[in-house]
Amino acid sequence: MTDTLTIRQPDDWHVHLRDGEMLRAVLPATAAHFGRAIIMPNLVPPVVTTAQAAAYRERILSALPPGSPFQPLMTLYLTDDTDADDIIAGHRDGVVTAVKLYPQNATTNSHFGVSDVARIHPVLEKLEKAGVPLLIHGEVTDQHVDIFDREAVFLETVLDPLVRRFAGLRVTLEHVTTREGVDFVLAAREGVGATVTPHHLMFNRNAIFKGGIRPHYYCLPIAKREEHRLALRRAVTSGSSRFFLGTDTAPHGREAKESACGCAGLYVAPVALATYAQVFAEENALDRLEAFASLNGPRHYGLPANDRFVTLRRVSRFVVEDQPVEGGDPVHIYRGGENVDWTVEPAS
Ligand SMILES: NC(=O)N[C@@H](CC(=O)O)C(=O)O
Ligand SMILES: [Zn+2]
Ligand SMILES: [Zn+2]
Repeated sequence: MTDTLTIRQPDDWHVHLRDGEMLRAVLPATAAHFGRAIIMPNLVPPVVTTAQAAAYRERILSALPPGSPFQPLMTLYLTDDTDADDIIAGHRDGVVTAVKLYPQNATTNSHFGVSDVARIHPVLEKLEKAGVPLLIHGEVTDQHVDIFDREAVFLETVLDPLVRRFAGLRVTLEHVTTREGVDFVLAAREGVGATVTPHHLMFNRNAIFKGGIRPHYYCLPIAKREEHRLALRRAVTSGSSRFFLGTDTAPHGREAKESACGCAGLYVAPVALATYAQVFAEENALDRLEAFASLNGPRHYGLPANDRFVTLRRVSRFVVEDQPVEGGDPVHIYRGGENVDWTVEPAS
């Protein structure tokens, strides 16, 4: 059994860092493990212009632990009124890495999202020409569609026509959760990839209801049946370069989660790499972890892999507790109170 593994430093291609005190509380966990991260723009109000992305980037950089080489890669939130020229200028100037499509009301802080993808066709055409990647929360928002089917229906009704219509657009299906999503990505044209979270590899929908309602297992897209979790495990360990690491770490204070209408999102950053390592070890595929965590993402985005390395080490016991937030409610960390059996160390 392998007990240590040194790999090129991973990046996290899907992160919510929030702002203010929450940003200061959660950023160190991401910066400790990852070289770069794609920063989601669903702040309140959302990050919709290049100027806002530049200002948010500065707030992130100033909240970093001194000397940290972590690089935030910024995204803009698409709305019905998005100005494509501003995005393209921001991308050209290196401020904006990608844009994010939230179908309106699909998830946390998405009420300014796009009401109908047809409305942004002219914008997507320009992004395609300018080589700006499109990142997608892939769920339909029609309340008549069962919550467990919203990803699969999105693939058929929105994503498939979109990737065909804009055949040169680089597209990431974020946090894929279904067998249909995996099959879609594997069969899609060049330039279509997907992120997979640690938690969707770990539990199925039963976890949300085990002995009572468990808000710390509630995120969107919601966890699906076991067959889907197994399909995700096969996808990430298959050797396909289409799948890459994106934790979807999405912190909310305990009170906001443990509520009559609890927020969607899990704070996974402190245990993300440990959890991926556990999954790959369980699948006897540790030799494929580096490609998933550190090589496939940069390749999808046309960036070099990181120069530094990290070492993952199997330990007998590592328990995480809540993350305090200055002046605010603490954040429950995914797997808090459980034994976690991998740690991450910087390597030379
Ligand atoms: N994943 C989640 O359940 N929540 C995310 C939003 C998102 O990524 O959909 C959040 O911002 O809290
Ligand atoms: Zn999402
Ligand atoms: Zn997210």
